[in-house]
Amino acid sequence: MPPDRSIFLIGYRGTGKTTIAQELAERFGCAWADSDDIVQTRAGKPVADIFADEGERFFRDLEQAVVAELAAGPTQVVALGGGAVLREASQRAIDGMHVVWLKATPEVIAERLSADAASASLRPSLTGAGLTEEIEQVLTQRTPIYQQCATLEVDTEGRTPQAIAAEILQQLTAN
Ligand SMILES: Nc1ncnc2c1ncn2[C@@H]1O[C@H](COP(=O)(O)OP(=O)(O)OP(=O)(O)O)[C@@H](O)[C@H]1O
Ligand SMILES: O=C(O)C1=C[C@@H](O)[C@@H](O)[C@H](O)C1
Ligand SMILES: [Mg+2]
Repeated sequence: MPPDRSIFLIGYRGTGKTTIAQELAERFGCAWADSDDIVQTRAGKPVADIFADEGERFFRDLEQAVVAELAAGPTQVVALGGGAVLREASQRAIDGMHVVWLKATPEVIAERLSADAASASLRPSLTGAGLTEEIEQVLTQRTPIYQQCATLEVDTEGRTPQAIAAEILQQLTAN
């Protein structure tokens, strides 16, 4: 059965939003979408090139428009970009949906991002600092925002995407 409302997955880069959105959609038998995919398709280039050519602010404007459309659209599972909830308009847009915050420590995030071939095109530096320092700084800044938006928090460390999706399904269909 599809979920009663759209499920938005939020959290830092590498916490598994894109991976788990697909697993979860399969379990619910519904569609899924990824805000980064839509932004990249519209821009006609990877996130890293958007950052390099037009700047982060331009990317965030595109991302905000995509989040608004996804929030107003049909019920599905949505993987958001790691910084999508920075914009207050996007926080308001997903208010009232299921908002699942995927969590991991900076160490695990750094390992996953370093091992992921997609990082070069999808994850340009946000601060200019080294990877570990950036993750620690930005995650600390964003944690209160993720926390405030979330209706469910899920630890992803040492667990497979399948196990994580199964837990989310169970939590969202418990009542
Ligand atoms: N539970 C997990 N255990 C181990 N590796 C994982 C897990 N979830 C995701 N990964 C791996 O981590 C990397 C990043 O995953 P994914 O792209 O799903 O993250 P994301 O949260 O969507 O990141 P972004 O915010 O940059 O879009 C991928 O290589 C993926 O295979
Ligand atoms: O955490 C972030 O700010 C980002 C995460 C990625 O999903 C992309 O949306 C982009 O690289 C920015
Ligand atoms: Mg993703």
